[in-house]
Amino acid sequence: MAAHGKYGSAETKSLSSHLPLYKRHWATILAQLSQSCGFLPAPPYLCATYITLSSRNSIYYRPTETKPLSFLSLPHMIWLNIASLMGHGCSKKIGISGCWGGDKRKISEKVVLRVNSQVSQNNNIHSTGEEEEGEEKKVIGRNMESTLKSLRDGESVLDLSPRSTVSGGVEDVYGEDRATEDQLVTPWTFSVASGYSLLRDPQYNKGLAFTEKERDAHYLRGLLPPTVSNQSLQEKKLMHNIRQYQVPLQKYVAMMDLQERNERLFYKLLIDNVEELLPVVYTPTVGEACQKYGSIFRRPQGLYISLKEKGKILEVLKNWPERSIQVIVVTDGERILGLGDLGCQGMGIPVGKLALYTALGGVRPSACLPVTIDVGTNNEKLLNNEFYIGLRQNRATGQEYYELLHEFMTAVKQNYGEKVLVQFEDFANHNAFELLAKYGTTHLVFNDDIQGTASVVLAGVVAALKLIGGTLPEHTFLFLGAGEAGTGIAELIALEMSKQTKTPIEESRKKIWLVDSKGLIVSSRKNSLQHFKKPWAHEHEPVNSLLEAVKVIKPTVLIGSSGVGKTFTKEVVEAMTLNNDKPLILALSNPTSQSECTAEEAYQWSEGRTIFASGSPFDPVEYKGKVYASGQANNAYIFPGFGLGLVISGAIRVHDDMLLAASEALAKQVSEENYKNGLIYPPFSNIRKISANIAANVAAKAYELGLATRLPRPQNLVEYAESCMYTPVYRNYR
Ligand SMILES: NC(=O)C1=CN([C@@H]2O[C@H](COP(=O)(O)OP(=O)(O)OC[C@H]3O[C@@H](n4cnc5c(N)ncnc54)[C@H](OP(=O)(O)O)[C@@H]3O)[C@@H](O)[C@H]2O)C=CC1
Ligand SMILES: CC(=O)C(=O)O
Repeated sequence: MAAHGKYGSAETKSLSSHLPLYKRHWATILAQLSQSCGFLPAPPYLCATYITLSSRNSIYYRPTETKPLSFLSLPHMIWLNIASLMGHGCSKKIGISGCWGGDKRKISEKVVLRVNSQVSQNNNIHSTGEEEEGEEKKVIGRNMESTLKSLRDGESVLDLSPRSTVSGGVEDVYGEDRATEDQLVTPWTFSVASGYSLLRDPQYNKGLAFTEKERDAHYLRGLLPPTVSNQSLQEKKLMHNIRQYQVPLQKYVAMMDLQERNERLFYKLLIDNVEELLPVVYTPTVGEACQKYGSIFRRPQGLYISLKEKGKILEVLKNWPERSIQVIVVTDGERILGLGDLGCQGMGIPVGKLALYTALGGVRPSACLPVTIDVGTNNEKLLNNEFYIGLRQNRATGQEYYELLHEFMTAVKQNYGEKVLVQFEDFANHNAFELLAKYGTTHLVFNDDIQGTASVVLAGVVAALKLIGGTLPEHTFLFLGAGEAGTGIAELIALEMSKQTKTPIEESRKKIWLVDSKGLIVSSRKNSLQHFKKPWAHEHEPVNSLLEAVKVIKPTVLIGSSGVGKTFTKEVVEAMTLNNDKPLILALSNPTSQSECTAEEAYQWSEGRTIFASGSPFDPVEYKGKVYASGQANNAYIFPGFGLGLVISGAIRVHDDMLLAASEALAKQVSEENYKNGLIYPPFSNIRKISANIAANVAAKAYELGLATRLPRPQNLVEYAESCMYTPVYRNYR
């Protein structure tokens, strides 16, 4: 690049010493550009980009083709150019064009920046009234101009005749007055000289917590009432407000509004009040939110990729404002919790899961991308609902479906590289297993419903052994539900058993039985079974009901993964209690309405003898004067730490042993005190520590398997994981 030879570190240093003069301009502009234009990479890659001026006052961004300009950072370059613009009276509006790689994405018609109007109106840097500063600016302006000449192809801004600022008229009420009713409107217009947009930027907004200094530095005077608050006080107020809502969906909407308004405060609330707010942003409330997504829809969250975007998915990914993505959670909305096909409205799930990635696992929010693939829905109710937000057609299947998914997976790798984690979420099982198998060898993919659930349940079962006795291979398992969750868990338990007993996995599988909607899975059904059920088709007489299966199989552990509520009846729980001193019963189905039984039912029907955990939380239950607090057997314990482990080790593939490593780390976090209370999972209030431990164990496994690319391996992986975690405390602004 031409710039290499021209910009020495000495000059950069001398320029940076002047930064305070212009910091308001470049800092604001930089922040806005990097968030809004989408083609600027986030730090630390900023140094790989430079900007220059065209003869039409456009700023061009060009990524360096081969290596970064290590000695010249983008803030300097932006500052140089802005300084130059201001110093030489360019027009108050600057169109921006951008190109990224070979992909020319001209948006000069769309993005308009208004540079500090006071300075540009004067068209003369000396007339700011600050003689000393003005003098410095002049010098800088000249330095800049000489260096810019080598960067641009055409005319200098110095050669342009200064345009006076036009005020009033159609231009100033652009997109608002009647005269412009039929004109196209540019939704992105930033007033750089005002902090108004900063207040509306969730990533940087602090609301009343902006300090006096920040209010001055960022043009916020008058835009906020005089009081200066702090994050703790804001948190107190918001928690108070949220607690006023009686209806969970109102709390959900309030939290989503907060996320859209002030991201750090949202995460502060979620982290500090995790046990109270998890049921709001996650199961069970997120289920209702998805069902009503069209009606409560305010601002779009995440990226929607529908059949309409076929052939353009790479472009769609480029519309997302962040470039440095580490985790994508993607759904096609076909199996949302136990609620079935919610089509495009399933978006609540990737959004919710990624909020947990940040709050529970410490992956920074800007590195998270929620995606919904909309291939239609077979949910007639939604198709006939006027507020439905998705494609109004039945689901595309077969080749059409797989081609869209393939284009997505290819574009993801092309755009974000090898190490971006794609978490499949709430796909129906007829696609989920196939997608995992297909992309497991070419991408860093993880299916939370199959693998995350398996890992969390194995951890719970291993921890429960302290309470129910015996070793893992000594137990007999019965599942109600033989889909993603059921067969995923069964397979990981069998894997762990066979590692412990050093016997083939086929042997271990014999201790595990599954019931689906047609009854016990037995060998006589083998020919008609889906492929993922076949390994579980053991020799046995057909058994039609769960109750009968409990009676004949005599399981010590009963696991519900059917998505159908109320299926662990009184008779079923009593039969479990008859066979076992302490039965382990896990009702995994979500949301609460689909839970196989409630905590109260489990304790009452087992006369307080069951060790119970459920997918969605239940309040503690009092039975015969004793309080029973049940745990939450939910993959939320696993995926945030698991993903963090992959990210910090730079893993390129997921391996089953990493799931076992995550399980082991989680089980180890259950304390004696937890056991005393009958708990088989640690409380969520410790989740960040738990996630750091899971991440460390997963990363260690990735290094051991040769799947980690981040070298050298950190000595202390727990400390390293903790040091990498996002914190929501406000930062001080220059
Ligand atoms: N707690 C947690 O962390 C997690 C919980 N889940 C929950 O588990 C549930 C199932 O999810 P998933 O496995 O992905 O779903 P799938 O659709 O893949 O599997 C559901 C299974 O349940 C069976 N089933 C349905 N109705 C009945 C019935 N009346 N009696 C017996 N079996 C029945 C189905 O049978 P058939 O094959 O014959 O149709 C199928 O085998 C959901 O509610 C989900 O929310 C899922 C993941 C994680
Ligand atoms: C928790 C979860 O992933 C589910 O219910 O689908």
